[in-house]
Amino acid sequence: MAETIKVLVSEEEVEKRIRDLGEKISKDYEGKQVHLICVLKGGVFFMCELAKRITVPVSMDFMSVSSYGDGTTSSGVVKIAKDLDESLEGKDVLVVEDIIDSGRTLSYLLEILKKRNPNSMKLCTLLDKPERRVMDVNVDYVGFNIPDEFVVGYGLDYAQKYRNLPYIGVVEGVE
Ligand SMILES: O=P(O)(O)OC[C@H]1O[C@H](OP(=O)(O)OP(=O)(O)O)[C@H](O)[C@@H]1O
Ligand code: HPA
Ligand SMILES: [Mg+2]
Repeated sequence: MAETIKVLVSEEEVEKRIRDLGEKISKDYEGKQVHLICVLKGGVFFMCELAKRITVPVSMDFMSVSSYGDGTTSSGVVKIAKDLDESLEGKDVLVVEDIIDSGRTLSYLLEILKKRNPNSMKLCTLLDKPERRVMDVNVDYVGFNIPDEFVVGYGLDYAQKYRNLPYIGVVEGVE
């Protein structure tokens, strides 16, 4: 069977939710500067859209970690391919992710980042699959809770494809 994509969250729904999250974050960080950390590659589309909806001063940095390779299950081994450029000392850090699935990537990453002495550190994810959690992760802002299905779009890939879809979809017809 050929791969097809079924829409799970439409472009309009994603955009509306990101606007609402941006509003909430702007209120919560009033009077502060928020330092957004994008977890590449998946987090990049969400972070750019979210940043546009935040009205307090924003700075950004990027980190690349990978645990999935080209498959649909986590290898369990998280690798840092690119570290942040700047120190986190004294900053109000908001880590931005596309999805929390097993929680392995984020629990590993948050442990490392906490040691760099930020003033505060919170986590924002576009998608959360709570049923799949293996490692506990405390999430502050969630776009959508989704069922246990492998999703693509808005930064999420299947074998590096479909990241550019402007909506969230489920891949059908894969082994
Ligand atoms: O909660 P987990 O089970 O750890 O899964 C979530 C992580 O897996 C995906 O990244 P991936 O490692 O595939 O790299 P990518 O962002 O470059 O696609 C996704 O973007 C999250 O970072
Ligand atoms: O459902 C998913 N889709 C794409 N990448 C992922 N990484 C963890 N879960 C997923
Ligand atoms: Mg990722």
